[in-house]
Amino acid sequence: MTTSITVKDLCLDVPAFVQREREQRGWLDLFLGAAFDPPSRKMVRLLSGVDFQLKDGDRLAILGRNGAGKSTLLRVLNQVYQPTTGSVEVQGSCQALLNMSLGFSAEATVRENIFLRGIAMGLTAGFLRTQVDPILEFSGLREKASHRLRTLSSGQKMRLGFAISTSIQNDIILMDEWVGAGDAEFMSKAKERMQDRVGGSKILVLASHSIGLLRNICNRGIVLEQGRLIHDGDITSALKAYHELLAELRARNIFPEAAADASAGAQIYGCAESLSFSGGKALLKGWILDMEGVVPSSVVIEFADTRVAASKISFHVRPDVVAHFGLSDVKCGFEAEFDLPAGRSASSLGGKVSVFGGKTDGDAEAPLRSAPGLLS
Ligand SMILES: Nc1ncnc2c1ncn2[C@@H]1O[C@H](COP(=O)(O)OP(=O)(O)OP(=O)(O)O)[C@@H](O)[C@H]1O
Repeated sequence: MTTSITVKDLCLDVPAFVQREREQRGWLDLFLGAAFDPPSRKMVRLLSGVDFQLKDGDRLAILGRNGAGKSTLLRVLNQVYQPTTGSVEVQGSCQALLNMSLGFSAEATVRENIFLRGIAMGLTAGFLRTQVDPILEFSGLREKASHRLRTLSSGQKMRLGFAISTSIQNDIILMDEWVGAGDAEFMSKAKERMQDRVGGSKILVLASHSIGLLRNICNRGIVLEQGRLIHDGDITSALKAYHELLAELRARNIFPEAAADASAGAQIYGCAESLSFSGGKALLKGWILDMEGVVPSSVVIEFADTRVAASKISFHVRPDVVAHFGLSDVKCGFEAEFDLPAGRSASSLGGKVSVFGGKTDGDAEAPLRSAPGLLS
């Protein structure tokens, strides 16, 4: 059977309840407002005229700034919302990794929740009986099998949700940000399983703000802006269209919301490509970018017990990186010089070396990838 997703002229309206703004001077105002001025209901359009088609082998990135409609589109693809007009046709088994705790009951036991969630995913009780042991094993919750879900920590619940959601291979995977859950040990297991599941799927739809991740995984991309599809093409052209949109918004002084709330390092990525030491200095070369295609200005090296910010840094154009991420000619390549602490040599600083980027030295917390063997 062929696997495909066909979205035709999709519009989605939902009811929104809006409370009139009133100045509240005291408890009486608050009471009267709540009693006699209920919120009014109006319809808002979340998606408008969205058209695209996916076939076997497509790995689609959904790009867009905060509130553009990415999660809403995923929910429509997952048939949580019915289109108001237009149509969505999904052929093939579909797994949505959108909400890890969907279908859980806090009062049921861990074992019972495997059945509840599994049934909500459309699996049969007979099949689920064969899955209980592997799920308990994978999530590391074997001793908790008869405990109520509400007694589990949030990390344990995430692990359980992840283990159930990824227990079977589906033709289509819908994902809102890359799924990973739990502590470092579980993360590495989770990463491996996600790679397996994505590799085994025929169609992947992934919404994320992580440009590096989308670039690595996806071969197609669409860009949403205010619920409209403004670009559909291969991943390079989609990243280019997205960066152009952000640049245009910046030029019009409309700052993408993501920039305002991004935690310092979360949206910065790059690579440390070469590191050398000479005469009390370290010289580091690489490239760095943030998700909006802007170049952050700070790079920091962390040795075993010492953090050193670059004392000198120069930027240049990197045609390879620019082409890879569909950017215009930004100067994202860097050469940075670091003064090692007085009396310390490279070998005395020793151990594991990490490189971080950020907008300032103080907030340089985003780990940069390192070329193989460079920083160990
Ligand atoms: N049930 C709803 N009722 C009213 N408005 C909604 C509803 N769900 C989403 N919205 C609005 O629709 C818009 C798109 O939301 P959505 O969650 O799809 O954005 P997004 O692109 O996934 O954003 P982010 O990158 O921040 O996750 C937002 O303005 C949001 O407030």
